[in-house]
Amino acid sequence: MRTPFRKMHGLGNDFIVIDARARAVAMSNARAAALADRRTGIGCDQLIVLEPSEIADVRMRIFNADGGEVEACGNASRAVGLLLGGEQRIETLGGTIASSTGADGVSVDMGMPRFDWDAIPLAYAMDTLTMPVGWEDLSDPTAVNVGNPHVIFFVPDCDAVDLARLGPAIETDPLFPARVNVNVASVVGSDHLRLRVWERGVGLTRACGTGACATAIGAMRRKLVGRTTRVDLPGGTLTIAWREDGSILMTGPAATSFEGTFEDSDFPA
Ligand SMILES: N[C@@H](CCC[C@H](N)C(=O)O)C(=O)O
Repeated sequence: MRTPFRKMHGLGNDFIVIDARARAVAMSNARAAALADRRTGIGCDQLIVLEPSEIADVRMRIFNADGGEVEACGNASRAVGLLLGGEQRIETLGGTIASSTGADGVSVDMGMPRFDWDAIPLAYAMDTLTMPVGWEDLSDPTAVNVGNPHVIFFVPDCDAVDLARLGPAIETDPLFPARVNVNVASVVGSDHLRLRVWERGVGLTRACGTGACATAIGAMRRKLVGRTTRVDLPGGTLTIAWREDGSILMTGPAATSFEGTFEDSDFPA
């Protein structure tokens, strides 16, 4: 048997999307990693499986390229919003979020950010607004959970940071028992940030939607920017607003690259 998939992306952060709402598709961590492998599989940053939901319009399962199943993916949320159209409530491990398509692309209500040390999670109690920790020149980060865990370093020039070397060390530091997504950001103006992300379970990506949300919220908590900001990533720009009700609204593009099928026996479940 062959399984249909769609290759999609949000600002170059790319996904294999499998629609398993009508026909169940078994997905193990090993199968996800094999499909995500860019040398021997189809290749992607995240593999997305859409399933029926009992509490929302659709259930979105998210697997990183290393095969690990995770709680949230901002760019894939917009891609799924585009795929399904209109207004959608999307169940994820990190909570139920809401997408709507419009003239500006796809907007997603990503829910409420969390700041408690054990909600990030961190291994022990500390202030998450300005954490008294550092790795070489990266120090005093802030941490935000937007469904998934993020640590954010504000630096004069995020392009000058050797994130390919420091990212994996910070991602796997025992301070972060669930590992962590590592963000380095620079303030351009009161409504403008630049951002690069080392993603947990993937590495450097062209863009990270939850990274943009977490970084914007961290910058807003530190009063570095106002309640709405643009966030420029290597793959393009997102707009992030922290709304009066406390929820995060992310707006930006998503697109389909191509559709295809894979032979099930090539990727055993
Ligand atoms: N690319 C995503 C984030 C995917 C999950 C992340 N790597 C994690 O492990 O939490 C995004 O656009 O948010």
